[in-house]
Amino acid sequence: MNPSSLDALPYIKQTESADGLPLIEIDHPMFQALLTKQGAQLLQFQPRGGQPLLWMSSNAILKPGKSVRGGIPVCFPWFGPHPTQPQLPQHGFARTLPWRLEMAQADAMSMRFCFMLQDDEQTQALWPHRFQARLTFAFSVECELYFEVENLDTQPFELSYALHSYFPVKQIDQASISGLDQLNYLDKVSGSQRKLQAGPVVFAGEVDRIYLHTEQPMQIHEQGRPAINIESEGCRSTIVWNPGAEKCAQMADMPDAGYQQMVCVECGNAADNTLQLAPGERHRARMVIRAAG
Ligand SMILES: O=P(O)(O)OC[C@H]1O[C@@H](O)[C@H](O)[C@@H](O)[C@@H]1O
Repeated sequence: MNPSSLDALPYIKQTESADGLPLIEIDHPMFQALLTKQGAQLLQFQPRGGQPLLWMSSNAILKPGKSVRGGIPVCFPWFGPHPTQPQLPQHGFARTLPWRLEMAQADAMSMRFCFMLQDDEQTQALWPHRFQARLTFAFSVECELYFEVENLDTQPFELSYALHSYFPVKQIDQASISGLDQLNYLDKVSGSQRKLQAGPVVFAGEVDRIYLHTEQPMQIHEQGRPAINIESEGCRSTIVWNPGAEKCAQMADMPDAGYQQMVCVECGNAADNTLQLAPGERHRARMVIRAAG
């Protein structure tokens, strides 16, 4: 797709952050959104007449080569620290590299954007595999993501990933997440101990967990009322993260009290759900975010 076709698309404005990150601002009759080709990252999404469905830090750094704190960064081709080489970047390289815009379409009800990342010398130096990854957004009053990875190599490879979505909450200690009851999780706050979830997930301090073998719908509740629905297919892990007061205060790209207004509920495949792709094999996943009620 050549850039002029993006120029011809209605509802969008191509801009740049003060630090030079290219941005796609979308103002559509059904929704408003902000995208960047870096990491194929959705930064903001708000259905027209509704509340924002994603959170972005007021201290986020919008600079080429830096990961942006908010929206939906894509952690790929590994989630968290690299399994054997801790010196490699946390959460892989996909979130800080520019993806190629392959397709953009608009009509009066919806818009679609497809971004592609393919191996090159830079990615092979970090991860010696040939691959193609695609992230397609379908926006209407809800936000739908399709993630696809194909092994273009002659050898199988392992990968883990997460669609690292940041959601807004009014007050974290009055928020909860349903849909994970009776599932096992790895508790990263206590040295990755394996635990069993009982009831909804609630927040009193730092929470950093990888829920395993998940695939059922989830809901973020605010003061007991449903606020945001999250559904996924093909994502067998759910990561729930809130840094809590102490860790948040150490993060340069989050205001000290920022942890009170956000929660990450990330759909992907990590830890026990790490994937193996044979040559020519494709993995496909889908995630949908919508306002509840
Ligand atoms: O600061 P980063 O690299 O964006 O990571 C943020 C958090 O991302 C979460 O997904 C991880 O489970 C946490 O351990 C991590 O701290």
